[in-house]
Amino acid sequence: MSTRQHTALPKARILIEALPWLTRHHGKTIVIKFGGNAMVDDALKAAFAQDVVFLRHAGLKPVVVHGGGPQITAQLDRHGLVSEFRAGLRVTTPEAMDVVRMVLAGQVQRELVGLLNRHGPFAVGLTGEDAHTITATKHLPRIDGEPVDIGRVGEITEMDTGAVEALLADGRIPVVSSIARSADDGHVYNVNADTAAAALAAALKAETLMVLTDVEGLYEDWPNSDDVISRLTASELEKLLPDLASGMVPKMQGCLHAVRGGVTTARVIDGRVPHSILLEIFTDEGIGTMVVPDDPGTTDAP
Ligand SMILES: Nc1ncnc2c1ncn2[C@@H]1O[C@H](COP(=O)(O)OP(=O)(O)O)[C@@H](O)[C@H]1O
Ligand SMILES: CC(=O)N[C@@H](CCC(=O)OP(=O)(O)O)C(=O)O
Repeated sequence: MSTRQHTALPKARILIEALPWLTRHHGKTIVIKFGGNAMVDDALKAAFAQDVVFLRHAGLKPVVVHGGGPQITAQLDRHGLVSEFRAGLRVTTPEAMDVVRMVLAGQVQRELVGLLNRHGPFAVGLTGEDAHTITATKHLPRIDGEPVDIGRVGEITEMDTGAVEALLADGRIPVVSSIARSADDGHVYNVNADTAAAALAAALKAETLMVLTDVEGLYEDWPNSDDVISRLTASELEKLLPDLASGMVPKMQGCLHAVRGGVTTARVIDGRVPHSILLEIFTDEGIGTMVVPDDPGTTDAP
C-alpha cells in the first residue's frame, strides 16, 4: 500500500462509521433549534450552516427553528427598553414585540438563511405567522400560584405544518422564527424558541429534536458542571423538571413535550463545539444529553 493510501484510510474509516447512521436517518425529519447564545461566533455559525446543508445532502430533512434572545436584548437596549424576564420568559410590551419581530424575522433569520444559501438555493425563512404555522393565545404563566400578565407572550394552541412540509418536499430547508399569530385578538406573540422548536418537532412527527445551546448538555448538579446527564427517559426527566433552573426549563420541557408527542429522541447539545450536529448524528460517540421515550426501543444504535 502506498503512503498516500495509508493516510487516506482513516478518512475512509470515518466515512464508513457514518454509514449505519446515514441508513438509519435517511428521509427522516430533524428539527434543529439554534439558540441565540450559541450564535455568538461567525465561524460557529458558518459550521452550523455547513452541517445543516450536509444533512440535507445526506438525505435527511432538516428544519431550523432559531432563537435570538441576546440579540433581542441588545436591540431593546438600543431603543432604551429594558429586558425583564418572568418565569424564564421575556416580558413583552407591544413596543418590545415590534423589536422582537424585527430582530428575529429581519435580522437573525435573514442571517441564517444567507449562511445556508451560500451552499445553494435551499433555505427559505418564515415565521410562525406564515401560513398559520404557529397559532398562540396569550400566555399567563403562574407565578406563586397566580396567573401573571407578561404582555405579548404566546402559548401555542395549534400548529399547521403545511408550509414547512411543502418546503421539505421541495428539497428546501425551512428556517422558522419563533413568532406566532393569534387566532383571537389579531396580535402577534413572542414564543420561546425552545418551545416553538419542540412543538414543531412533535407536529411534524420528526425523528429528532436537537437543541443547540451554550453548555455541554444537562448538568446533573447545576451550577456544578462536572457531570452531564448523557441519557434519560421521559419519566426521569419529568421528575427532574421542578428542580431545574431557568434557561434549561423551556429546553427540557420542550424535549419532554417532543418525545411524549412522538419524536424518537430529543437532544440538547453544545453549540460551541464546531460541527456538533454532525458529531451527534453521524458518529458513534454522541455528545450532550439525550431524552428518549419511556419505552425507547432502539434509539441509541443505528
Ligand atoms: N442543569 C443545567 N444544566 C446546564 N445548564 C443549565 C442548567 N440549569 C440552568 N442552566 C443554564 O441554562 C443556560 C442555557 O439556556 P439559555 O441561556 O436560555 O440558552 P439558549 O440561548 O441556547 O436558549 C446555560 O447556559 C446555563 O446557564
Ligand atoms: C417569550 C420569550 O422569552 N421569547 C424569547 C424568544 C427568543 C428565544 O427564545 O431566544 P433564545 O433561544 O436565544 O433564548 C425572547 O424574547 O428572548
